[in-house]
Amino acid sequence: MVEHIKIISAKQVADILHYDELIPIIEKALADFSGRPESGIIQPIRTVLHLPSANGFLGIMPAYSEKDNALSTKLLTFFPKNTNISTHAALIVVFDCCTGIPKAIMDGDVITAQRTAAASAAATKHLTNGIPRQLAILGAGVQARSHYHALSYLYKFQQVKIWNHHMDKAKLLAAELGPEVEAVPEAKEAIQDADVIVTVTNSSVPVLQASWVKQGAHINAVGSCRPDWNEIAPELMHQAVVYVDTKEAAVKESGDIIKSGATIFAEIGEVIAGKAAARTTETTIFKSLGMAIEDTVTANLVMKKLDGRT
Ligand SMILES: NC(=O)C1=CN([C@@H]2O[C@H](COP(=O)(O)OP(=O)(O)OC[C@H]3O[C@@H](n4cnc5c(N)ncnc54)[C@H](O)[C@@H]3O)[C@@H](O)[C@H]2O)C=CC1
Ligand SMILES: O=C(O)C1=NCCCC1
Repeated sequence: MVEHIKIISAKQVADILHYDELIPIIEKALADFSGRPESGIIQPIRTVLHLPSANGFLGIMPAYSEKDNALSTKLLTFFPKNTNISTHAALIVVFDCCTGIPKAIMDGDVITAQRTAAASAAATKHLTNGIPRQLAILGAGVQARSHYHALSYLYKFQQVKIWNHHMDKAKLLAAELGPEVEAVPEAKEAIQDADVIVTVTNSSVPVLQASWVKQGAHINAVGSCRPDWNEIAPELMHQAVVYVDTKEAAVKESGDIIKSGATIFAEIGEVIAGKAAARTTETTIFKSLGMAIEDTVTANLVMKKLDGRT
């Protein structure tokens, strides 16, 4: 059986995935997820095996989409103490829906970077107030880069400010991105004029304070996917209207939700499907935890493109 499995590299995935196709696919997956079980999505909460020695985890993330005929699981590690190598690593195993036979083993790093940014882009599209001109990114790693590209695909930002706890990393990333991108030494300086804010750090304590945020700004809170870690000040979690990708996982995994005791207003998929209000004039937070169905539909797109089916 193993000799029939395709091995798909990070380069192959990166060559295939583009935000013009990915953002709509993720948008639809978010809506379908919130419309389950009728929509044909099956996705249990992921299994997370904590490794105290690494202060990290191994996650197992299966999902099925009946409409897409897509079945896969992602295996993901997070080792925050890694220094010159990536802190996250992922593989996706794709199965045949009819037989259960494995069809492919695919790099999951590129998919994790891009589908997470595509989910934030979809949330921003629905929750931002008017056309955003100023973007702030807290963090300068893999997700900072993918979020810049996904959001810049949707909007032409006049200014993008990046803050990182190690300024040299923020400077390097700013130099790699566009001329409108600047590294700033203080997080507050990045945030003050921002219409859209992205938090993508490995911090276990808040990096974003309520008093810095402009009324009506939209925040994509992407880090702190552990129950005892929070990246957003609890006061801000209470002041803003909070949207999540999955309510079920948010109350189990998100320190931003659990530690603040903030109320979840809706899933972003409910907004996309027109079943919940987009309260765009208020300050909004999209608390992203990442969902297996995002990986499954993205891996399915990669398979279809490699087979010449799209
Ligand atoms: N919601 C979702 O779907 C996903 C969430 N994530 C989360 O997003 C965050 C960023 O992920 P990546 O960019 O892949 O990680 P990365 O390791 O590439 O980048 C993390 C950034 O945080 C900074 N950082 C590390 N420790 C810090 C601290 N104590 N205080 C402030 N900044 C600190 C690093 O210098 C780096 O710029 C992580 O928390 C990760 O677990 C990642 C993938 C998917
Ligand atoms: O891939 C995902 O989903 C992740 N979620 C939480 C943090 C690590 C990656």
